[in-house]
Amino acid sequence: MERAARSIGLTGGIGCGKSTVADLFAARGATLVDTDLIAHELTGPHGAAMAALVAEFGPGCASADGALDRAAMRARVFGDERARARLEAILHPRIRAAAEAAALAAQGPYTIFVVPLLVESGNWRERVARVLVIDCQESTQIARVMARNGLQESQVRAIMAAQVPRQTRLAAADDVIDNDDGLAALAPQVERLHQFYLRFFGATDAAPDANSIERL
Ligand SMILES: CC(C)(COP(=O)(O)OP(=O)(O)OC[C@H]1O[C@@H](n2cnc3c(N)ncnc32)[C@H](O)[C@@H]1O)[C@@H](O)C(=O)NCCC(=O)NCCS
Ligand SMILES: Nc1ncnc2c1ncn2[C@@H]1O[C@H](COP(=O)(O)OP(=O)(O)OP(=O)(O)O)[C@@H](O)[C@H]1O
Repeated sequence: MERAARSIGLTGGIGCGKSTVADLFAARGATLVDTDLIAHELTGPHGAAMAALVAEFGPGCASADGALDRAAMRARVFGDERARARLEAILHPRIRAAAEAAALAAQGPYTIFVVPLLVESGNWRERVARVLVIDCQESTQIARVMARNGLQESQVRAIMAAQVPRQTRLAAADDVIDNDDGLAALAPQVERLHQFYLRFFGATDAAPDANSIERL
C-alpha cells in the first residue's frame, strides 16, 4: 500500500478504548476507517472471507447463518500461533484492501484508520502519517473486556499475549491518549489532538508544526 496522505493510525491493546476515542474524533469531522468493523463484515453471514475460511478451517468454523463462529475461532486461535497465522493470512490482506478502498471515499479533513494490530502486522506504520496510541494499564484493559464481553481473565490474557506489550506499542507512538480515567477525561485530549491534526494536515490557516503539539 502507498502511504496515505492526511491519515492517522489509531491503535491500542484490546479494550484500551480505540472505538470510544475514534467516535470522539468522528464527532469532530474525521473520517473513520475501522479495520475491526471491516473484519466483522468479511466474516459476517456469507461474508467475503467465509468461503476461504471454510476451505481452510472446515465447515465447522461457520454457524448456521454462514457467519464465522467467533467464540469457537477465538478459542482455537488464541493459544495456537499457527492457527492464528492461518486465520490472519486469510483476513489481513482482505482487511487491508477493504480499508484502502474505504479511505478513497474519505470526505473529512483527515482519515483515522482504527487498527488494533497496527504495530504487529503489515506495513501500517509506513502507510499512515502519524501513529496515535490509546493507552491504559493492563489491569484496566482486563477489567473492561471482562465486563464488556463476559470473558474470563485468562481468556483476555490469552488475547493480550497475541499482541505486543504495552511499552512496545507506546514506543511506536507519535501521539498518545491516556484512557485510564473516566470518559470525561477523553474529550480534552481528543480536542487538543484534533486541533493539532487540522494544523498538521493544513486544514486550517495556522502553520503546521510537524514535530510537536506543545505549541498549540
Ligand atoms: C478470532 C476472532 C474470530 C474473535 O472474534 P471476537 O468477536 O471475539 O473479537 P473481535 O474480532 O471483535 O476482536 C476484538 C479484539 O481482539 C483483538 N484481536 C482480534 N484478532 C486478533 C489477532 N489476530 N491478534 C491479536 N489480537 C487480536 C483485537 O484487540 C480486537 O480489537 C476475531 O478476532 C478474528 O477474526 N481475528 C482475526 C482478524 C484480526 O486480526 N482482527 C483484528 C485486527 S483487524
Ligand atoms: N474512559 C473510559 N471509562 C470507562 N469505560 C470506558 C472508557 N473507555 C472505554 N470504556 C469502555 O471499555 C470498553 C472497551 O472500550 P472500546 O470498545 O472503546 O475499546 P477497544 O479498544 O475498541 O476494544 P477492542 O480492542 O476490543 O475492539 C467498552 O465497554 C467501553 O465502553
